[in-house]
Amino acid sequence: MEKYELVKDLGAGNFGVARLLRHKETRELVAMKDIERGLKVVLTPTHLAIVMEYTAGGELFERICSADLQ
Ligand SMILES: Nc1ncnc2c1ncn2[C@@H]1O[C@H](COP(=O)(O)OP(=O)(O)OP(=O)(O)O)[C@@H](O)[C@H]1O
Repeated sequence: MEKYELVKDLGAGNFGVARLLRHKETRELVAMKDIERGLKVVLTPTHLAIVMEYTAGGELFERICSADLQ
């Protein structure tokens, strides 16, 4: 984290906040999300996993498309 400097806050979502940061050496701009770990985040040696509510019923995109055709 010390490699980056804050440029500005981008916004907040359901899981955390997004910020615009600049790499201090390369000057590259990146977006970084801070996600509160709480009880719903599991860290493995290779992955960060988020536990969330299961929503049955298929893909939202398919529901929007089939509603469009009716
Ligand atoms: N890579 C990005 N580049 C630019 N702006 C971003 C980026 N990621 C997030 N943002 C901004 O930050 C806001 C919050 O993003 P975040 O991904 O946390 O939540 P979301 O996508 O809006 O909602 P949700 O939490 O439901 O996924 C977004 O609405 C967007 O304005």
